[in-house]
Amino acid sequence: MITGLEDSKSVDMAFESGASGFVVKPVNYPILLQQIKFQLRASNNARNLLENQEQLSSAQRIAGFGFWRWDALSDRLTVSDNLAEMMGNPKNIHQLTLKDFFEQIHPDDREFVYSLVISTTEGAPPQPAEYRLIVNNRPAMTVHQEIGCAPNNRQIILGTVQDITQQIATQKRIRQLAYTDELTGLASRAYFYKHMEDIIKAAKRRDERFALVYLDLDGFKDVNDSLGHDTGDELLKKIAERLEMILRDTDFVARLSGDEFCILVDHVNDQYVAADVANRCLEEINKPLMLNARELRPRCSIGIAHFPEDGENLQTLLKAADSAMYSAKAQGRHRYAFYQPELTIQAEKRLWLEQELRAAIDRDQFELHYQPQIDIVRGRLAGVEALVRWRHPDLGLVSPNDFIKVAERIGVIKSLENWILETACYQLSQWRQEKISDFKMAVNISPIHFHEPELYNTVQQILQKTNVPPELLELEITESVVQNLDGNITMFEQLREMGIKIAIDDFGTGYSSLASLKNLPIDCLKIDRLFIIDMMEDADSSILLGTIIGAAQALGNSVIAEGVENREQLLVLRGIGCEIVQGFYFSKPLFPEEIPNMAKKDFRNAVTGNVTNAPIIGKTS
Ligand SMILES: Nc1nc2c(ncn2[C@@H]2O[C@H](COP(=O)(O)O[C@H]3[C@@H](O)[C@H](n4cnc5c(=O)[nH]c(N)nc54)O[C@@H]3COP(=O)(O)O)[C@@H](O)[C@H]2O)c(=O)[nH]1
Repeated sequence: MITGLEDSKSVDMAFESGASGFVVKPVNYPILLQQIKFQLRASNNARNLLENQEQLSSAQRIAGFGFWRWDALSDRLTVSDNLAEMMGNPKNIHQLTLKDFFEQIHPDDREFVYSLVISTTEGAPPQPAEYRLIVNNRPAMTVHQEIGCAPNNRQIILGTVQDITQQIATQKRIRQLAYTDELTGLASRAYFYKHMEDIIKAAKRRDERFALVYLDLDGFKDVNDSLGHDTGDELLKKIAERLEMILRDTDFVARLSGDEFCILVDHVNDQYVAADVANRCLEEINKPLMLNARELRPRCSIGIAHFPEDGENLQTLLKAADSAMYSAKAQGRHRYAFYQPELTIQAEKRLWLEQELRAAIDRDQFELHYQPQIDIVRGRLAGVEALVRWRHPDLGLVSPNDFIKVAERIGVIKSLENWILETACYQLSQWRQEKISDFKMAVNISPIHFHEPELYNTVQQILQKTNVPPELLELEITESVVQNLDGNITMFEQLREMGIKIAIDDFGTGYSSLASLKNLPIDCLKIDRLFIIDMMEDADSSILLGTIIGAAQALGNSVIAEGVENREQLLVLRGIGCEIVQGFYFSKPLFPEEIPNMAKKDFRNAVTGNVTNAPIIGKTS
């Protein structure tokens, strides 16, 4: 611009119109020339700078990249245009505080990102972070952030933020493709290996065991050859579905290749956990299946190895399970084998026993024996305890110690104990009809059964059916029931309301105190046999027992001493106030036909001296 005006107002106007300098008259042309060259260069630089900024801005937009600067002292946060755009261009973009920015971070991520920023102002080494930004209720955007301090000023924090949502999604997809078996949707071999490494590390750290169950279909090649590969694929998909149905949440199943599958069974305390999984696989897989209008009954062979005893790393463990699987095939297929053959024998024995026990009620193999409970004050039979026995054709008379726990585990305890309740009540009603005096019947109820709400109805129906007065039935439950009540005593209350008596069995073996029993609606404490043995060896025990008996009686409960085997025990018990005893001294558990004789006896002499009068009988167990 050339002008002859040189007053300050004109100079201002010239600058406002875009002038970037001025020369005064008379014009010094060499200097003017230099000034023009300088202006041209400055304007070129400015244009280049603008272009660079535009390029940088475009590059940032394309890369989903933005940056921010936070002045901790004034709490002013400035953001780049692109970050502003990523944040949905908030209205207050020119007066942002750190809090405004954090409001757009996913609530679950806020705390850790905040602590990273603050710790950087406090001199901690800057840490990168990945977190989610939520913008205008759209799906979260995942960003990667790098931060640092401004040179020589820890109170100014600079941060770059890059949108990595797409990258994360791609990684996830790649992982999914690599880690999922495309045909069956199960975990792939690659994922299985990775998972195994993790599980081995964790098991070593926690000193835990796990089992590797290696499963191979029998005759899969024949299916492929005769029905075609598509049908073979369908079969594999079906097997995968069945395996997934069988497993517990903590187990992990993968398809290793072709018709080979592997299951990791966690938290195994004994060999039976893996044997149960293997049995369920054999059963489920063998269910009929329609493929190509043909019915198949797939079969498989299974090898089982345990960490750490059969292998401490991935390779040795897989090798052990694989070799066990071949031994299952060699033994005739569609079965399982452990890497250690003796475990297979034990597991098969247990399975056999379980199957026999399941069938035992239908086969009418149980019988009840009755052990007398003697009132030593009045010298008469106070009651009998029904004790179950299993008369097995090959095993002989099996003790309840050997099958009650099994019955609980395989879920037949309720039907077994319902049978016991009914049989015992029928027996009592028969004795009552025969006018054998009124004594009570005690029946053991397992903790599992006691917690079932339908127990109440079952007992009520049985009493009605057998016409037994409720006060003559006593249910014996162990201390463990008391310890796992969690304050829920409804079953106790309902049964007591019906008129039934409740006894705490094996008292003294658990940790219930009299104080804890104080609030329980019970009628009787049965002192465990070990306490009675102890009592004779340790004077303090007998004092303690005397206190327990006194306190229990004061609370209105009767006390039965169990396992009384000799007269010395009997005398001490009588001395400390015990009124009812049960044990081999008076009688072993008897056949039902032996009880009427016991009901007729007078036991008063047993305590007062004439021991020969105390009938020590018992033909049974
Ligand atoms: N849930 C159920 N449990 C039951 C049932 N029937 C029995 N059982 C429980 O099995 C355990 C073993 O019972 P058993 O082999 O019948 O032994 C009982 C008695 O024979 C034995 N006993 C009795 N007197 C003496 C003795 O003087 N010495 C001695 N060494 N043993 C003796 O004690 C067993 C009775 O115990 P308890 O039930 O605690 O009163 C046993 O835990 C039974 O409870 C059932 O139907 N359901």
